[in-house]
Amino acid sequence: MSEPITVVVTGAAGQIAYSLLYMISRGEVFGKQQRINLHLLDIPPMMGVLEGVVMELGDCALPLLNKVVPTSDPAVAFKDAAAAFMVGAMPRKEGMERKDLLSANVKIFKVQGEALDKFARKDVKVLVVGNPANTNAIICSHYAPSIPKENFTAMTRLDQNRAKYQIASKLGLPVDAVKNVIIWGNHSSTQYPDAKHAVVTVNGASKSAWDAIGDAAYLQGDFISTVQKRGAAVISARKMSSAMSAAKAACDHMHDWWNGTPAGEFVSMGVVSDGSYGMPKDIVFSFPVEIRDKKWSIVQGLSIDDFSKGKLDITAKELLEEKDEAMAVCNQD
Ligand SMILES: NC(=O)c1ccc[n+]([C@@H]2O[C@H](COP(=O)([O-])OP(=O)(O)OC[C@H]3O[C@@H](n4cnc5c(N)ncnc54)[C@H](O)[C@@H]3O)[C@@H](O)[C@H]2O)c1
Ligand SMILES: O=C(O)C[C@H](O)C(=O)O
Repeated sequence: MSEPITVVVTGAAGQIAYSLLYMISRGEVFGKQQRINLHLLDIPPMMGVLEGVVMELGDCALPLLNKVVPTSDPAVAFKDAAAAFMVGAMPRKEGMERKDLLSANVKIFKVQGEALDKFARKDVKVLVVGNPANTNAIICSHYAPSIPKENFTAMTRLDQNRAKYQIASKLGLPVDAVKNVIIWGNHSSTQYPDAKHAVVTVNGASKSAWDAIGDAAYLQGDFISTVQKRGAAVISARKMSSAMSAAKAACDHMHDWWNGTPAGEFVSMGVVSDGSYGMPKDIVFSFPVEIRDKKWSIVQGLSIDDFSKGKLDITAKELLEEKDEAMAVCNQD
């Protein structure tokens, strides 16, 4: 067993955290040999609920859980953090777009960015889940200037998992037969789920998912809109936003960041853009990335046709607008 690491989960009394905390504490993210000090942040009115969550974590009798610290103080929560799951934020309700949450949520990420800057390890890995996730992540990074920009990411893994599932079910394959589906851009309804570079394994042989499906109209139509609107579809059915699948995706994202991606495979993460694929710099844009030694790099050289370029430009434009609006909100104080 190695020395315990400090892992922060914000929004710890909420519904995503309720699934996420168990998965992290079981060793599904940082490994079965890694002990964890779990720091749980929520707001003061939720401390009673959080107490119940702490009781349940204890009652799970999880050997990797070294210590659990419930708190409403960001200074306590982010102290020595090696990894932070930034979930705490308001979820949208039916009929809203995720960016409608911007003015309510973005200030949370300003305050928590400042706290990360002061109290976390400089190599802390930050995963922003709370919406609008990409824009919250750029704000969080902006207010934590002593931590490298590369350490701030936003979650589009749920969209990737949704896309993978759509392709697998279209072909009647298990989900692990599908790889390299890409989510470009914003975790919003302008995101571009791209199957052009996806690969499927059928009867032991690898082939292009595009050829295996053989239906360009579907892949450029219903496939894209189903993934773009899946969050809204879950809200409409459940009257609450996705939680179990969001927690699983957060674990997948951090697991791959911590442990690396297999050779020949890439995953999608919202990362601070360096201008790759002609996208604007300094927005958090979802790109295909490969990960080695806990460092991601954007996969280069994928072909982008006119259809894809049009989709990338739409989602980039939305991210630029969101960033401007978020900076204006943060500058109000
Ligand atoms: N990126 C994604 O793919 C994805 C997927 C699902 C949900 N989400 C987003 O994740 C967020 C959380 O969703 P949920 O269903 O768990 O919501 P929830 O309302 O069940 O829980 C949110 C928790 O955050 C807490 N919180 C609010 N302000 C806080 C602050 N300043 N510091 C710490 N905690 C704070 C709340 O008290 C609450 O306990 C929402 O913004 C939702 O839209 C993102
Ligand atoms: O759609 C939402 O508002 C929640 C979440 O971002 C999702 O994709 O399910």
